[in-house]
Amino acid sequence: MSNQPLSQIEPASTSEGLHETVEKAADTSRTPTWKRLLRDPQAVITLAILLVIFLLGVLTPFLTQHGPNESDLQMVNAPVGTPGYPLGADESGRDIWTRLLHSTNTAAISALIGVSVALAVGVTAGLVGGYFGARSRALTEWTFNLIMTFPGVLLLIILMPVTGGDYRATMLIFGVLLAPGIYRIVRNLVLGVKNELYVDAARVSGLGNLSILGKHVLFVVRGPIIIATAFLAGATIAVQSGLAFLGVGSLQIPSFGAMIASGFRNLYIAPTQFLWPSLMLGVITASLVLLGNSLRDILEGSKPKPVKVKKGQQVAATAVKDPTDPATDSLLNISDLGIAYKSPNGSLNEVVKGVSLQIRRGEVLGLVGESGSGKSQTAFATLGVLPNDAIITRGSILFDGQELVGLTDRQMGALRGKDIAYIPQEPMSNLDPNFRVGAQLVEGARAALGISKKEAKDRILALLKRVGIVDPERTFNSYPHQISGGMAQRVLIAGAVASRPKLLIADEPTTALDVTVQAEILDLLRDLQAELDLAVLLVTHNFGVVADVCERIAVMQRGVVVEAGSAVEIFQNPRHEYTQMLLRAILDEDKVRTDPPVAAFSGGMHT
Ligand SMILES: Nc1ncnc2c1ncn2[C@@H]1O[C@H](COP(=O)(O)OP(=O)(O)OP(=O)(O)O)[C@@H](O)[C@H]1O
Repeated sequence: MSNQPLSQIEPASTSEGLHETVEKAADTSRTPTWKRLLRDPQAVITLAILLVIFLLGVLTPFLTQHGPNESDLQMVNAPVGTPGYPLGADESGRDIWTRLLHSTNTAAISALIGVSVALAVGVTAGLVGGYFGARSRALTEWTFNLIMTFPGVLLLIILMPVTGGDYRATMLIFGVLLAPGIYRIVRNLVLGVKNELYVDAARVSGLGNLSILGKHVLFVVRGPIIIATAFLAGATIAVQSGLAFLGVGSLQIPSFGAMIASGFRNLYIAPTQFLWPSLMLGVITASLVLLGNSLRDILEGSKPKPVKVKKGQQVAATAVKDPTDPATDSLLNISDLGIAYKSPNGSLNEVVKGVSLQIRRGEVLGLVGESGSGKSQTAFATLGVLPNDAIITRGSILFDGQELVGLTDRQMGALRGKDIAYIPQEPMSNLDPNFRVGAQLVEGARAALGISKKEAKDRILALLKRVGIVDPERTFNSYPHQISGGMAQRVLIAGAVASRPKLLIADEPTTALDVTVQAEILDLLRDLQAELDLAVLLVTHNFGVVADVCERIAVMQRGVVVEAGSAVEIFQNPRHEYTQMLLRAILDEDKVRTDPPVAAFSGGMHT
């Protein structure tokens, strides 16, 4: 095979298309929050539910003919549908529909007071504690630690004589008790942002502390605050209802808690009395929590969202249909992949710029390049584990005929660990120190293959033996700290191949190991690859490792594949000056080590 001509592998970074696509992606990420909120079905549904419920509360005077505490003894426990009592009446003959609407207002006022106080106290203290010096931080820290030592609900009960049973005063105190949570969120975010260059620039440009806090810093913390607001509102309503359920506070105030308590007493006589307030409370709190989750996805980003690409850029879709295209029999076909991150000024910074790679079944591709060239990002995109703030700006990742870009986490989870396996750089940090090695592998094998515990254990023991562990039973029963780094990598390799994957992604699998173990692990990988006919994407910055195991090589520099081709040709006739420079570096190293470089790679290579 000849080296792919540079014209083909050079990404479209210079073409007009990329520029437009990135601009388009930037536009998407700059879409106003409310517009993104309206595009999220979960957010729209929960918002609509909350709006309808609280609107009913506001319209109470027009929707009921009774007062919340107006009782008619002839109507005690009246059933649902009684004229003038659509949901029936309670044990005191009060209209349940009227009390339900008034309880909605009580819940709304509780949430409003509790959340406002928590935000006012927590955000102010968080900004002060995070932005100003160590002394103000120590003071706020001490105060909030003190607040956190109070037993929340118990304190609210103890303070009843002070609040006089008024739920509004109780919620005000509860707001203060909630403030430490907000304080910590804001303080941590401010600590992270206050040393950013743009904050320094604002300071240098003469802006005062208050302006910087109001403009730059508050902007960064607004997302987490909005998210926390939804959860805090749910918590406040739940606590107010809980207190009312216990009979704490004025009995004159209609509340879900008081209604549930009354319904509970009549559970066997009139079960629906219990049902209505429980249902309403459940719907309100669940909607607030789900809304909070949607807000988190919208404001903090969830899965990387692919940005629609132009028709002409859908290279992969047309390429795989073309029977004359060499990519046709590829197991993995990455085409024109772009990955970007948003910079603080809102623009997109592409770290992978139109990468195209193909790996055939049973083939080993080495992805080489300097640190930061985008190797891991390309591998992570294939595994579907890019960070939440990553944006796939363009391109396609076809695995075994299936498009991976745009798959949900769940859909990706069905492939990961089964058809696509992964070996990490740091084996130790990928094993949980609290569980025995065997238990972790069995869990993974069962999840991937759906087999019994016994079958999984037998399979893992056999694999541990296969990967060269002398006493598999002993390793199986060991905790991670009881085995060496090399052994841990063998264990993870055994775990990775347990599901007979089609593709193995190995990200710098030997970097963290010492030199002699490195060679053994590479031998093992090479043997297993041949035995299982595995396709392997081997990410490394080390040409020596590539020489040892890879059939084909792609060289990356600054987010771009600068050269790709067969290992023999790239080693014998590197075309790109960056590849030549990398090769010169290992040849120089080999001079020092005195082992012949060409023998090292030509002897070990699979062809
Ligand atoms: N969460 C992130 N936010 C912003 N930029 C990121 C993020 N993660 C990675 N990057 C950037 O993406 C670029 C490519 O990173 P990547 O980890 O793919 O490099 P690499 O070639 O694998 O290097 P290494 O061998 O050091 O891991 C780097 O410039 C890095 O700073």
